[in-house]
Formats: sequence, C-alpha cells, structure tokens
Amino acid sequence: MLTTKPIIALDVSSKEEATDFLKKFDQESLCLKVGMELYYSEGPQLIRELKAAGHQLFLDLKLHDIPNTVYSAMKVLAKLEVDMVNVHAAGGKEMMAAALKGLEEGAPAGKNRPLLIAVTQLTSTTEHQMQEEQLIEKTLDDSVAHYAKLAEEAGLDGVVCSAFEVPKIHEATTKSFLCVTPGIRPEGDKVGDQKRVATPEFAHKAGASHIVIGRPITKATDPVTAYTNITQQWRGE
Ligand SMILES: O=c1ccn([C@@H]2O[C@H](COP(=O)(O)O)[C@@H](O)[C@H]2O)c(=O)[nH]1
Repeated sequence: MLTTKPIIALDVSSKEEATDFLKKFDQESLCLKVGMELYYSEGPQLIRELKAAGHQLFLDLKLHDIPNTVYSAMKVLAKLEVDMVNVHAAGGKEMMAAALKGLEEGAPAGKNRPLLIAVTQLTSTTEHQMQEEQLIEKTLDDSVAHYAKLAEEAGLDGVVCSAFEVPKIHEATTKSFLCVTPGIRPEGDKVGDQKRVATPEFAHKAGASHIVIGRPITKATDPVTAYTNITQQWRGE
C-alpha cells in the first residue's frame, strides 16, 4: 500500500540522473513514479535497486493492448514487487480484468500484488480535444467517471484522473476507490503540456488519494525545499 506522500515523477533518462536527484534527499524514503523514459532506459534492475533503497514505487507504464498481452505483461511486472502499476481504461473492462488476473497470478507467493489503477483521460487532454479527436460526445467529467466505474467493475483499485474529476468519481464509485492525480502545479508554476492543472491544496480539498508531481520538483533549483513545500500544501498544513 502506498503512503500518501506526494508521488515524485522521476522523469529522467538514466540511473546517474536518478541517483544525483535522490542524493539530495539524504536517504529519505520517498514515493517515486518511474515512467516509460527511465524504465525503457534502465529496465527492471533499477526498480530493484530503488526498492532496496527503501523507496515506494509506482511503475507508470500505462499498458494498453489486447487482454492476453496485458495479462502476460502484468504477470511479469508483478515479480518486481512494486507498489502500484497501471493500464489505460480505454483498453476496456476485459483488458483491465486481465491485467488484474496477471498481477494476482504473478505476485510472488505470500506477497501482496501491486495496486492496479487505470488512466481515464490524460491530464494533458482538454474536453475539446476529447470530443474532437476521440469523438466522445460527452463531457470530460462524464467520460472520466464512466472509465472509473468500468475500472471498479473490473476489480481495479482506482484511477488516474485530474483533481477536478475526483468528486464525481467519488459519487460514481466506493469511497475507498483511489484517485491518483497528476497535473499538479503550485500556484504560479509553469504548466508545460498539462491542461487540467490543480494546486496541491485543491487536490487535497477535492479528496484525491494521491498526487503525482514531476517537473515542479525535479526541475526546481532546490528540489528538497520544493518537495517539502508541496508536501505541506498537500497535507493542508
Ligand atoms: O494523466 C496523466 C497520467 C500520467 N501523468 C504522468 O505524471 C507525471 C506528471 O509530471 P509533471 O512534470 O508534474 O507534469 C508525468 O510523468 C506523466 O507521465 C500525467 O501527467 N497525466
């Protein structure tokens, strides 16, 4: 089970960069998100090392393929004993259920499987884009809540969404269903490619279970101070 520390998106391309960044935190145990860039470059060995160093890990590979392929891939990923993994909800209920089955069967004996969450609509997507490009004739809130419901029906533990959709997801699912929210920016910070952006305080008040935040920490002149401030804002301190 992941703690509710902010999840730092470790979006770097090598073990050296990751190590340099982590050194600044003086052995503090962190919640880290390793995504495609770092995993494709360093592979499972780095995951093992980060776990051995005492960090909690969200492996953000956003699987999206036919059910059998996702099932088999999750069976392999479960052996890494990370804390959380994910798929795209757009892959469908059957694919999400197959992902869960893969994790359950692949987890080492006596160990909990990783939490499994589904990406609803990426936080870089606007309602206009969704309607024009994906041809979804719904509001973005409705699309996200629909994906959340499907994910819950498939047995998943939660979803990735923006902080804005959390209240609607809580209406559509059980209270314990996780809402993991990227697109977090402290007031005045650069938004970059994110579209549905909220502050840590907003995410806290909206009821998000976790926040994911990358560049405002990794690109900060003083990442430790940035992390400390964001943690306080997220906890409502
Ligand atoms: O909808 C989504 C799903 C995943 N992400 C990931 O979160 C981080 C956000 O990084 P920032 O630098 O804080 O923008 C990044 O790794 C994305 O891949 C997301 O942003 N939105």
